[in-house]
Amino acid sequence: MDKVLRIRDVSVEYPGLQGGSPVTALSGVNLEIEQGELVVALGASGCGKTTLLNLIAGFIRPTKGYLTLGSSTLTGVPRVSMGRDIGDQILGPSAERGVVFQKHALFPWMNVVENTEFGLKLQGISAAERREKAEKYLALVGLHDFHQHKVYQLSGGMQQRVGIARALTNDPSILLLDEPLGALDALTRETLQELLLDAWQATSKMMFFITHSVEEALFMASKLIVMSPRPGRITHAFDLNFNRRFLECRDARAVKSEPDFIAMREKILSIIHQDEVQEAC
Ligand SMILES: Nc1ncnc2c1ncn2[C@@H]1O[C@H](COP(=O)(O)OP(=O)(O)OP(=O)(O)O)[C@@H](O)[C@H]1O
Repeated sequence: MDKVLRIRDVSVEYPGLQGGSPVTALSGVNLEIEQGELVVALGASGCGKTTLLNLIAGFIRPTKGYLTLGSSTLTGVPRVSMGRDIGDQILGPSAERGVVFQKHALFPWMNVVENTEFGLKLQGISAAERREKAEKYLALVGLHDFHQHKVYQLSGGMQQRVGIARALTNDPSILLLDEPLGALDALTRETLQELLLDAWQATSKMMFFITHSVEEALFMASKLIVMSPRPGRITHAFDLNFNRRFLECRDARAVKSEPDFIAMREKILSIIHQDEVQEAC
């Protein structure tokens, strides 16, 4: 059965640092991510994008509200939240939610295939089964010929491909990507955008993707959420299909130069610019 991730009226407050006032990183956030949806979060620095990803991953808990994935409560305020008793069902981080960070978190002493199958090894999956799965996802990210390479023998883009293959090999319900392409050069970045869209289409995973690039957000998203800071919240949501257009025509430059793509880019830039002006006032 298809799973839905539901985020209900979630707020996160961090204690003030060095005696300062507490920071409301998120306030009253509601979001649904359906099977096969690629949600991209965009917004000025400090608007709570990573906090939202960390909540979904189970790394932190909300101060208010709760999150569910299918029939499981991922995380919430202990015992009773929003009138629901959820205390015994709360799940922390799990293989069900795969995370890819901007800087890869690969083990330098392992080769590519050992890194990729590592999560399955922890789960006690047999050597033959985990090798088969790792090889399938390494092929999906175009790394068939690099199984025995060490991490330091790979370029930055190839290291990120291994990180993506490793996350997919665990077969998570949702893949969480925190600026995964932010540290790459422009050409490699575009190649990996396409690769991620191919992986999304091939696996029908839910994906939650953070970026600072408006063009990347428009190109990748089936749903784009724009967030604003102080307090962090979702101010706009758009359903988009530029990713589907690319998957049909395979010409990213053509999609990114279509008039409606450019018009949308200007609209989003003006929303973000307004936020930055208000921040500065
Ligand atoms: N552990 C923490 N303790 C205190 N404040 C924090 C903590 N983590 C984040 N914050 C604050 O919460 C707010 C939201 O931070 P968050 O990192 O989620 O934003 P972001 O949109 O991901 O930012 P960026 O785009 O710069 O990565 C910011 O004001 C940040 O300073």
